[in-house]
Amino acid sequence: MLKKWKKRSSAPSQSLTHSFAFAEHNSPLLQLNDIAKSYGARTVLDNINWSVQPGECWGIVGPNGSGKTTLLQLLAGTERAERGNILLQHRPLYQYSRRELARHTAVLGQEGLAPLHYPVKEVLAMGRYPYQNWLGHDQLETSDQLLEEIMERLDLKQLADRPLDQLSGGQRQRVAFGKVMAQQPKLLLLDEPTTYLDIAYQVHFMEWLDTWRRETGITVIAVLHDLNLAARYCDRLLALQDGQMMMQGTPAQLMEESVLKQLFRIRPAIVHHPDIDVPQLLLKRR
Ligand SMILES: Nc1ncnc2c1ncn2[C@@H]1O[C@H](COP(=O)(O)OP(=O)(O)OP(=O)(O)O)[C@@H](O)[C@H]1O
Repeated sequence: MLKKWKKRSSAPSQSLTHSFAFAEHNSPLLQLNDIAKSYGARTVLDNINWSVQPGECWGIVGPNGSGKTTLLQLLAGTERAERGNILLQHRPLYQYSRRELARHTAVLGQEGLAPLHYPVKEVLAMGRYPYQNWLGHDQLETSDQLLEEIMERLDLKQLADRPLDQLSGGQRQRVAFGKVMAQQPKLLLLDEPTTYLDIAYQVHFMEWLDTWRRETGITVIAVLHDLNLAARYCDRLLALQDGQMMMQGTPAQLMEESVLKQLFRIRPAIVHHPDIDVPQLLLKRR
């Protein structure tokens, strides 16, 4: 059985809280101007104008096929827009080298890592590649300590020597998260990261992410199908519909019956979370 991720109350260590990200306030980390993207004759994103401030946590929501993953791929630099520009810290994204981008942006998808025959600790160490020179020397002298702390935090110590192909999907996702932490990015892009996690792990994952985000000031953009998780953990939501921005705003602004009816063609009941000041959605029968 998977061991639960512990939420630690003690003060975070210095290695984990690399505090690069407290960039100038009101200076966007990301700026998208009039972005359009097509596959063949099909336009899948159009007229995207969006800016993300350092330290924000954004959820991208919308129906299947609305362009959420494509938008993340543009932000990750793995796909290119035909029109418009994306500025990452005021510099066109396409001017960054792959190595520079790897130091800046980490991506975690829903499947985490493929079940390869690599031990967990080696996979975590791969997160340090962008910081190593050609001799394999890490520019961070305390990188071993960083990896130890990540394993400790994510309860991976007992799995350190186990190969990925002997782990469950949920355990592999935890390793993938650890690798992303080792990468010490400024921007984390998540594509439905909780899809294959059971309900308890979904919460553990989001709590963990939330803690790390608050400690480091990292900026997070997550495609999330679960609107309740999105409302609970994101500061702001961007709703896409047919490749266009339908709305951006706080969870309270988006979790409105009229908005959800237009976006997903559902009529949910919106209730208040009993513990925190966020709306939650209950599905009703049609
Ligand atoms: N490589 C590709 N080649 C051609 N069409 C693509 C490609 N990738 C995505 N599309 C199309 O672009 C549109 C948007 O896809 P995308 O995966 O971005 O949507 P999504 O909102 O992430 O969907 P889902 O919620 O189902 O994951 C879809 O119509 C999809 O078929």
